[in-house]
Amino acid sequence: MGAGKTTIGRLISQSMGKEFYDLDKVIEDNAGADIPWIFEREGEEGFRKRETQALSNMVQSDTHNTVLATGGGIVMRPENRDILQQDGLVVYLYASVAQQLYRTSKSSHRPLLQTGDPKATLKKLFEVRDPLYREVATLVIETDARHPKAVANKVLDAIKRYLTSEDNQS
Ligand SMILES: Nc1ncnc2c1ncn2[C@@H]1O[C@H](COP(=O)(O)OP(=O)(O)O)[C@@H](O)[C@H]1O
Ligand SMILES: O=C(O)C1=C[C@@H](OP(=O)(O)O)[C@@H](O)[C@H](O)C1
Ligand SMILES: [Mg+2]
Repeated sequence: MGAGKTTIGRLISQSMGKEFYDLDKVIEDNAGADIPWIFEREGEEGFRKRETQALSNMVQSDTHNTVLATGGGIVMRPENRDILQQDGLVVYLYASVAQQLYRTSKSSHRPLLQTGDPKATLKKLFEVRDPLYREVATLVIETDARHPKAVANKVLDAIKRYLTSEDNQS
């Protein structure tokens, strides 16, 4: 949370001329309710079910021309990790816990950070999730101390380099 998935995803989709989807927004549109409401009524488990459903629906269609920003918890379910690895070029936007805390501190739409100690929560989630992000990622991009546009350019360059090296190998 706060790594910049929604922000950078939108920027790179514009540069690549691809369609942009944010999975959280897709989940909200499908539910006709926002994420805090879903967590309140259905708990995290209800949200995760909707998230997996939305992700599998998304990859049924042609994803070649799509940039998808997921929510940070997408890697928690093994079936989601399988889908991401099979169907996408996955970019892990790395942000330190300090940056995540700073970037999420101005908004209140992330239910997991609305109770207790957000710093401790982010730290705990990072410990569990960082290895899972690395397991599914094709590319890992560091985002600390970089403006969103600079991060987007770094992602675009890394994708180009990756695709060129793939071409050279085949
Ligand atoms: N590289 C960055 N540097 C500074 N602020 C950023 C950066 N990336 C995102 N932000 C800001 O951090 C906040 C959270 O970004 P967001 O894209 O919603 O993250 P995510 O979708 O990963 O939770 C937004 O206010 C956004 O403008
Ligand atoms: O990390 C998580 O478990 C979550 C991250 C959120 O998305 P962002 O990572 O875009 O904030 C959103 O899916 C939900 O609040 C749960
Ligand atoms: Mg987001």
